[in-house]
Amino acid sequence: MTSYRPDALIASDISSYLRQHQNKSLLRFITCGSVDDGKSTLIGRLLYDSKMIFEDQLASLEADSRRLGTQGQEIDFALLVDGLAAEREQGITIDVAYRFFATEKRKFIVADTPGHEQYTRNMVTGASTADLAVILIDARKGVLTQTRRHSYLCHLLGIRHIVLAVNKMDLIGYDQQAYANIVADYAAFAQSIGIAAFTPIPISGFKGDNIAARSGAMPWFDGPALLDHLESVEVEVEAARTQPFRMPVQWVNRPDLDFRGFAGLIASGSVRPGDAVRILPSGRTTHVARLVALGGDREAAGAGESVTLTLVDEIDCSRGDVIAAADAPPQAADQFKATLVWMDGEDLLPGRAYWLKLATQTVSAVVRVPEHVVDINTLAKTSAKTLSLNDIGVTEIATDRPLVFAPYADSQDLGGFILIDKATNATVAAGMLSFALRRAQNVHWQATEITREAHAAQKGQQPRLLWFTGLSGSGKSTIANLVEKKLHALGKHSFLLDGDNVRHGLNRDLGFTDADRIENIRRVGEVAKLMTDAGLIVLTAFISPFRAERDLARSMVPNGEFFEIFIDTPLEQAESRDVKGLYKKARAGEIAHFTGISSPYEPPLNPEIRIDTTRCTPEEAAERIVEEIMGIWSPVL
Ligand SMILES: Nc1ncnc2c1ncn2[C@@H]1O[C@H](COP(=O)(O)OS(=O)(=O)O)[C@@H](OP(=O)(O)O)[C@H]1O
Ligand SMILES: Nc1ncnc2c1ncn2[C@@H]1O[C@H](COP(=O)(O)OP(=O)(O)O)[C@@H](O)[C@H]1O
Repeated sequence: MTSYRPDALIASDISSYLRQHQNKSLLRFITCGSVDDGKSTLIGRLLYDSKMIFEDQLASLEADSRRLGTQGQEIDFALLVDGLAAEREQGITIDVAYRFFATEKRKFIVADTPGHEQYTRNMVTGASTADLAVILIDARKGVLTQTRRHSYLCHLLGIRHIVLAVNKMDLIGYDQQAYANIVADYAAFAQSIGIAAFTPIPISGFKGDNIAARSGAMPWFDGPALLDHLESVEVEVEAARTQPFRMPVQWVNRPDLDFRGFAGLIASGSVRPGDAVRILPSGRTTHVARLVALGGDREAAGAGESVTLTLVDEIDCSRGDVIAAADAPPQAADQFKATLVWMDGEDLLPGRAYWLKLATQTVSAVVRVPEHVVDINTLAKTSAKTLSLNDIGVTEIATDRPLVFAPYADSQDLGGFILIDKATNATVAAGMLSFALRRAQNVHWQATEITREAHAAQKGQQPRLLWFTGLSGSGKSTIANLVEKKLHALGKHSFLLDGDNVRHGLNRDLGFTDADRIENIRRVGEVAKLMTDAGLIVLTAFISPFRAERDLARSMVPNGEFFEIFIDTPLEQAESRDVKGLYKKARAGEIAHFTGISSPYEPPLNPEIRIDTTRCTPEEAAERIVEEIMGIWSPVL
């Protein structure tokens, strides 16, 4: 790097400075390594050498360095990066810190990610948007478990450019042989996990060797200095322009009746007015009419740019759809093989529905029991029933609607996704789609000639799903039975699903762990839905302790058909009834995961009907339910 002084140009000609700046390409990179490998020092050095530190920051850095005395009287560059007070106290970096700097050739955003084991999650966050990773190694220590773990994650997340920065060369006397040994060691490991190439550079972040310029201390090294490499490496956005055009639609811009524009960020390829495009998942084709960006109409735009397209034909296209090159469209599917990095303190619940966000699409998705979990220290695959914090697992995912996607290896934009807990809104996992399962494409909805309306009409009734929920012994079965008798007497066609006819048959394989209960209720929901399709009034009497699965069942039938009936009996009351003697056993520790005692019950927040069994008889409760679902209002019991 030459001695570039942005401040001089800013002072003399601000507009030409800004112009220059705007046309520069952007490289996003991350630094990873173990706790003391010198990441923060290296980033501080890069910022310092590129002169992007503001003077007041520099003054306080010098003062801090002297006060803390971490590096004698010299500037401690790590202090520039370790912004958080807690980090300074612990001497470790605990979250992802993003820094911006620029040289005359390029702009950079660097994510400094934590080194210790439990922070895989932060590292994944930093790595998911990076074009390049600088893997730091302490020359005195060589390739460590951490080095292997970070390299594996970087490769998994699709980072194509890896720099192996062998740091602290000054502390080993700039020893060429020691450096060569480390590079050879790393090369063997890199090959074993499929990293095709990497760029090794011997450096000293502290002394500045091979950072901004080639170091005189290592004349035997004939590669580039780190900054030269960062300035010249070709980034994915540039490469992405040569791929087929894809733009996930972020929103539909309709300021007046004459203009209907589809706005989004171009994920790959380029586009011009007149190009043939296909809208996915519908598959309809049309042509681009206009291309509008900040500043007016454009003749062309490419990957990384935000634009608004108008189409020649009035075609249905909304947020979440993808506009793609007509002759090379991406696929759409609803079942996938994927790799997940679990990032939440609560374990994965296989069978539970999570929100899955991919590009601008949000769908409901169910994750199956993982096929295996990868131990990233040994790369061994072990079997597992769930995923815990920082686990990396391979699993199948089913979505409730087709997703337009590309394998992550081909497109991070259309293959990378996150999972969100529907109740807490927390991001629980980051994932990468590998491929669509063939069976998703081969199973087609069979168009049935006798519709659900026809079934219901023949029975002369509206289908209903009466979903009873409550603790064991709350009175679900008793009341549901009475309701069904009354419906029968009224000439209605009904069916009662409860533990007796389901847990002994269809769900014989399930116990009472959270995962088993989720699967129990999911299956009951599916069966109940089919029965409502047949025109029946279906009653279900299961504890169904989790809101998420009750909501899932609700979402399976048309609006207005689902009645959540909360049999609200306090635990003390249910326990005192103890019809089957189960509470006594549970209290004695003879039954594990017993609802209300050692397993949670999440009461409904907004049930259609709430029955307080301490204030009415089963007969009265049943009477009220029948009146309410038949549309006759009666006073609250
Ligand atoms: N650990 C544990 N926890 C709760 N209940 C248990 C357990 N073990 C057996 N039982 C008996 O199983 C009945 C509950 O089954 P469900 O299918 O309704 O449960 S769930 O909805 O899957 O949670 C429940 O029946 P009800 O009393 O009719 O609710 C119990 O009799
Ligand atoms: N008001 C009431 N509503 C429902 N059940 C009641 C009521 N009062 C007493 N009970 C008794 O409580 C028990 C509830 O058992 P059950 O219906 O099997 O519950 P669940 O199906 O929820 O486990 C029955 O023995 C029933 O007679």
